Amino acid sequence: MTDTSQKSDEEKERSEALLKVKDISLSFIQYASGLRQTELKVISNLSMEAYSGEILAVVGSSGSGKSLLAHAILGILPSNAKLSGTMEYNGHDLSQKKKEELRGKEIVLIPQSTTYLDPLMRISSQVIGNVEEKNKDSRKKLQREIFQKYDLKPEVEKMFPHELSGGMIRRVLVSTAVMNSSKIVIADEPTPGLDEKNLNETLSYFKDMASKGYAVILITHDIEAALKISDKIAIFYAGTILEIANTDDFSGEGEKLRHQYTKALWNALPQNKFRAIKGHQPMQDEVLDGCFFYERCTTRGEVCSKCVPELKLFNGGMVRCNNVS
Ligand SMILES: Nc1ncnc2c1ncn2[C@@H]1O[C@H](COP(=O)(O)OP(=O)(O)OP(=O)(O)O)[C@@H](O)[C@H]1O
Ligand code: NI
Repeated sequence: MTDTSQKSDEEKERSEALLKVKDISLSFIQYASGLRQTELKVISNLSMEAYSGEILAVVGSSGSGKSLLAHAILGILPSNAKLSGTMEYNGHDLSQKKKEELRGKEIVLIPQSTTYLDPLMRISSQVIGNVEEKNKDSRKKLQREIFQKYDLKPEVEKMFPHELSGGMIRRVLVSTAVMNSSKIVIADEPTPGLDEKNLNETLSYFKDMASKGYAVILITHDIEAALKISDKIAIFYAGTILEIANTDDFSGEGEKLRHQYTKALWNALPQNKFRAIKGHQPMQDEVLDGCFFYERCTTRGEVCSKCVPELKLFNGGMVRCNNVS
């Protein structure tokens, strides 16, 4: 539980989402043999919202399109990507131009790969960024305060990225987000292979950001980490979202969860006896007419093979399933 999750439903309804992602699809044009073009669909009709002061975790397995979702929000997709759908930021259309204006300022990515840091640039210059001469001193002072808070010693400022450990690099990236007084922080897989102490420490940074009013989007395959700090969890599956649940819904046998896949993920956790689910996610080149979960679903009906269910409101969350009503 976080402070923000104690807001009443009425209060939540009144506060508008800071970021709205509406029905986006993303594909790559690929050239097969000869002049034949194929389209590889990576994200399909995905919608989600991020609120100030809240942590939304986006949980999904490797290759399901999570990083691309982050890159789509930031407007840093590769040139062969085709994006449809709309996004809104603060009530206004979030166009590619607007994304470029906000990127690194109001909307910040803590990237999955630490190679995003410039290898030839000293750490302090990367964190401070390009600033006018007259603002340099105050930015430097702020950077020092933030480094101290994140336990980065003064000598780190003069170092180059290759001289830092993975943990230090992560803290540098968090500092960069804090430096820029951002509104939205997207952290892409910020806790890979961390031990318990480092994991909790890293997660606490995001919790801290949310409590200061940032909208935090935490991308991870680690549902247990997500459950520790998030307010809501979006379950990513084969390039779309099957459910957006409240973190409190993950309890008991998963009775409050809305989608069979989310229940399966919950029951597969060590504390819930590792009950695994059969089958695998559809591949990107498989053509699907119906529900993406069709092959693994035990309650599927005829309609499920033919029509993709919409993401709809259900019991205080969202679910994409024909069988809930
Ligand atoms: N430039 C590209 N051209 C074609 N396909 C791509 C390109 N970039 C990514 N993909 C495909 O899109 C899929 C989704 O990639 P993405 O990096 O978003 O996955 P992810 O969910 O972040 O995975 P992970 O958890 O391993 O980071 C991958 O299967 C990848 O093959
Ligand atoms: Ni990724």
